[in-house]
Amino acid sequence: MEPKTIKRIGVLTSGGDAPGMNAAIRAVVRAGFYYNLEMYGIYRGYEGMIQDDIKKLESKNIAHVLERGGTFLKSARSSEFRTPEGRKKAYNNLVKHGIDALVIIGGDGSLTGAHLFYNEFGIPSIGLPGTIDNDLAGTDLTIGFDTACNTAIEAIDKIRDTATSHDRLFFVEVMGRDAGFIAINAGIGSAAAATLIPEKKMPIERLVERLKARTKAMKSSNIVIVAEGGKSGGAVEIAEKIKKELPYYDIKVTILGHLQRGGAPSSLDRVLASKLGVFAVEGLMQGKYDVMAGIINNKVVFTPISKAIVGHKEVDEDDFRIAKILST
Ligand SMILES: Nc1ncnc2c1ncn2[C@@H]1O[C@H](COP(=O)(O)OP(=O)(O)O)[C@@H](O)[C@H]1O
Ligand SMILES: O=P(O)(O)OC[C@H]1O[C@](O)(COP(=O)(O)O)[C@@H](O)[C@@H]1O
Ligand SMILES: [Mg+2]
Repeated sequence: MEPKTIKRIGVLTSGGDAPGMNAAIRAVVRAGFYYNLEMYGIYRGYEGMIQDDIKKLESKNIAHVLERGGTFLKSARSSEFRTPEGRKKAYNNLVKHGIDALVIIGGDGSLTGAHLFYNEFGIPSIGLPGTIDNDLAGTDLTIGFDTACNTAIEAIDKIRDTATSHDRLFFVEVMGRDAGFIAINAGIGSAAAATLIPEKKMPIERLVERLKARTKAMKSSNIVIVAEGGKSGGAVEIAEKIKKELPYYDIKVTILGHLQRGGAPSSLDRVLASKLGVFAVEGLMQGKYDVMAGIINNKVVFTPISKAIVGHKEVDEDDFRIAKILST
């Protein structure tokens, strides 16, 4: 597409926050300043766009944010943005501030909204994958996924200590409403006895067999990772079923929950967010619209948003197989 002249870029974070979002905002704003653009922060995602929570950003706004978790622009889930009236209000506010391009940092939902908004109003926009879930196509990794996995693994290591001391069976629930990426990584990275993910149903009988085999093999601790919303149920539900089948086990459940969304971003997330932020601004200047900047084989690539959000990104079959081999 023939590039439009861009003077003012608005940047926002939307959906579930993710460690590294601040690093991404900072890179977008720094790159904007480098190219002599004016930069605007749209607070609270699409909700702030609708409610005109929009402010000009200065260099001082992005000082010392790279290393901080969360998002200083704040994030939100906006039901009003799902309506044509809500999106029109949002567009009018952008016009009011003279914002002529957008960088949207968020997950599959946020990018779905971005795609719709671009098609309705044609405002040049680029998406960045910001979600701990890693459930976007067009990128090997999303911003925040690596930190969330590190947090989960660190927590599971601690659970392992006490599980071993008491010969207990733990069910640890990790995040990922519809995506098992954190679960499978945490399972491999923490030597789990089994990993249950939303994408694949593991019959309870198979889990029972696995645990019995491990008892025979005199394993000193057993940790089963369960992705929230998994097909076989959450950690509490599975633990109850297993208790009936294997009453001799001393069973405990830990739900890691939102702690997986916080904390300082890992080096990988900082670098990923920084690279993608710069490419987003350069992409807009080159006329790359309605695309998502992602990383594939360590190179930044632009993928049409329609392709990045389409269908369901599958957990790698090899990862699933590896988790299974290493847990027997
Ligand atoms: N189909 C859609 N149409 C318009 N806006 C959408 C759509 N899906 C999501 N959004 C917007 O994106 C926001 C964030 O989406 P959500 O799925 O909650 O998080 P994430 O972007 O992290 O996946 C929603 O609250 C809504 O404002
Ligand atoms: O913040 P909430 O509303 O509790 O949502 C929890 C969900 O958000 C996530 O942490 C991140 O998902 P999104 O990035 O798609 O928002 C999921 O792993 C989890 O299922
Ligand atoms: Mg999502």
